[in-house]
Order: sequence, then structure tokens, then C-alpha cells
Amino acid sequence: MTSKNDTLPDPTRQLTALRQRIDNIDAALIYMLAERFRCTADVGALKASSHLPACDPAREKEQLTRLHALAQDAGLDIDFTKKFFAFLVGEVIANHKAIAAQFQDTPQNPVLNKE
Ligand SMILES: C=C(O[C@@H]1C=C(C(=O)O)C=C[C@H]1O)C(=O)O
Repeated sequence: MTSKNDTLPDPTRQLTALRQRIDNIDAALIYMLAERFRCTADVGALKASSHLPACDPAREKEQLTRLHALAQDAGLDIDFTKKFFAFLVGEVIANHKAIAAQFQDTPQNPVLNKE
């Protein structure tokens, strides 16, 4: 199969091909993050309705140990992994606090009643 891309100089074609792979990976990351945040929103609603704290340091410690090993195995920078995880969990905890505040105002939280 020929395409317009076949007529480009080699480095340009290689760059286009690499960027196509990057775009595919970015799409997968966005979908995975969206799914993770949907899941953590459900955790936030469960915690709010059960009066559990937004943050669980023991669980985070376990996750960090696991992610450290996974990052090492995958060849992903450990410091980046820790920073990314801290950023992600920081967002989740802020969301959990917002859900808890909303639950206090309106115990009929729509997140809990969506099914
Ligand atoms: C999602 C939870 O809430 C918080 C967020 C976490 C996460 O994003 O993975 C982990 C621990 C908690 O501090 C949980 O307790 O499982």
C-alpha cells in the first residue's frame, strides 16, 4: 500500500511514524486515566457515605512498593514514577474531599445513586 508518507524524506517519515505511536500511547493513557478516575470517584463516594477518611497512607505505601518494583521491571525512571503517583493520588484525594463535602451538604449524593 502506498501513501503520501512514502514520498517524504526518511527522517521525516520516521518522525511521523514515531509520533503516530506516541499518539496511540497518549490515547491509551487518557482512556486509562479516565477509567481510573471513574473508579476512584466511586471509592470517594463509598468513603464519604461510610465516613472514612479521603486519604489512606497505608494503602499508598503498599502501592508505592508495588509500583517501584513494576517501574524497575519495566525500565521506567523510579523518581518519575514516584512523582507521577504522588501527583495522581493528590488529585484523587482532592476529589475525595470534594465528594465528602458534597455528601455532607446533600447525603443523596448522585455518585452513589447512579446505578
Ligand atoms: C483510591 C483510594 O483513595 C486514595 C487514593 C489512592 C489512589 O489514587 O490510588 C490510594 C489511596 C488513598 O489515599 C483508596 O483508598 O483506595
